[in-house]
Amino acid sequence: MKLLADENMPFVQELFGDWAEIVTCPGREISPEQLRDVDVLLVRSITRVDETLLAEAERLSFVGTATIGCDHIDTELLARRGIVFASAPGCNKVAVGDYVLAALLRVAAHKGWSLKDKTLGVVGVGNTGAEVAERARALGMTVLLCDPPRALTDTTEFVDFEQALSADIVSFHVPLIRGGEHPTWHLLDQAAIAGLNTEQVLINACRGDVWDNQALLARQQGASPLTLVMDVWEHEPEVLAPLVPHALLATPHIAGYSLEGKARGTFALYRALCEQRQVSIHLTPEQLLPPSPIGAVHLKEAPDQALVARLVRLVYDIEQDDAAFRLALGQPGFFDHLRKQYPQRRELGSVQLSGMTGSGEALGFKV
Ligand SMILES: NC(=O)C1=CN([C@@H]2O[C@H](COP(=O)(O)OP(=O)(O)OC[C@H]3O[C@@H](n4cnc5c(N)ncnc54)[C@H](O)[C@@H]3O)[C@@H](O)[C@H]2O)C=CC1
Ligand SMILES: O=C(O)C(=O)[C@H](O)COP(=O)(O)O
Repeated sequence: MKLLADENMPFVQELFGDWAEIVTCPGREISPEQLRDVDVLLVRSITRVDETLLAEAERLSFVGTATIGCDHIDTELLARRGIVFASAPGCNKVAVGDYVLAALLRVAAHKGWSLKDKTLGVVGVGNTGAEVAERARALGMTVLLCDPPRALTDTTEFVDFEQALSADIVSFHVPLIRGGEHPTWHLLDQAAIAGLNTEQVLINACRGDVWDNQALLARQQGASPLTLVMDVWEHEPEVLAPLVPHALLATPHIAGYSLEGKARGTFALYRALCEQRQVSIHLTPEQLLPPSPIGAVHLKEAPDQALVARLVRLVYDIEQDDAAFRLALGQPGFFDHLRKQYPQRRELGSVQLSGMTGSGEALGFKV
């Protein structure tokens, strides 16, 4: 069996090495010719799997993406051709929760805000949005949930998009959907942007195309700019460079880049392929991970917002990601380079906290 994987997918050798000939390749360079004799294709979000890529892939029987988002995959084509497809729902939701928590704390420090007096609108309340909502509640924030597709069948209390946009901070966690009843392409469009007031904060850790970046730039260049946290950008790996100085935090699509999240992503594909090939599973995602570099922390007092911020920074320093982004901006290939060279990042849950009452677990730590 020949397996072709994106070179940025960790643990492929450990999981598939015993039963496949493995070839790796940069995700943007996978070509139709390369797929001629490939049985299994494992990609990340940057490889568009469509009619053109699969034109010569006659042996292909399995395609997996080690990501939550699947907007880069023509799933109808795969179904038509009888190619088994697997993705990794929820694999890096905890990392996205860590990222947004770190961002909220940075925003609060910047604005001198006590987060417990603030509201957070969560747009898209699936795996990542729910994770973010839980962290925000643990900080004492009032959380408004917006998810029109879920609201159709679910008894949870939801608000509409307009109400979500009235929150002090609005965080977006929707899949990129271009048509249908609930499209998300440019969900934050010029009209929505115009309705916001200059005190408000927007966070995008889902897909760049969900925000109209040009309209946002126009707003930022005017008299009443917004506070922005941007992990994702329209037209990645290109970035609308003039927008970057207008963002409080700017990062290269790494919200989900914890080591644990990547391990779970590759493992989900391993599990799916094992099922397809009727091979038994002989590992767990945890067995792939090295020990946590921090281990344990004991608190002598109940943490206030400032102490929570210090604790989070100990494990994940979002400002380092932001600084690296600004330093590299404009260099050829900087976006992909930062992602390829991304330092090993562990989740807050890799740290055992003791002496902390109540909210430690909801913030993401192990207590
Ligand atoms: N920046 C990063 O590194 C990462 C980005 N992502 C992106 O985040 C997206 C969301 O991830 P999950 O929460 O795990 O997905 P999910 O599928 O668990 O949840 C998405 C939620 O959005 C809702 N939704 C759909 N259309 C909507 C609309 N028009 N308005 C409001 N809500 C709507 C759905 O009903 C669903 O509940 C992924 O599709 C992916 O594109 C995911 C992981 C990491
Ligand atoms: O899971 C998703 O969806 C994501 O956005 C990934 O975290 C992005 O990682 P890459 O697949 O682009 O490496």
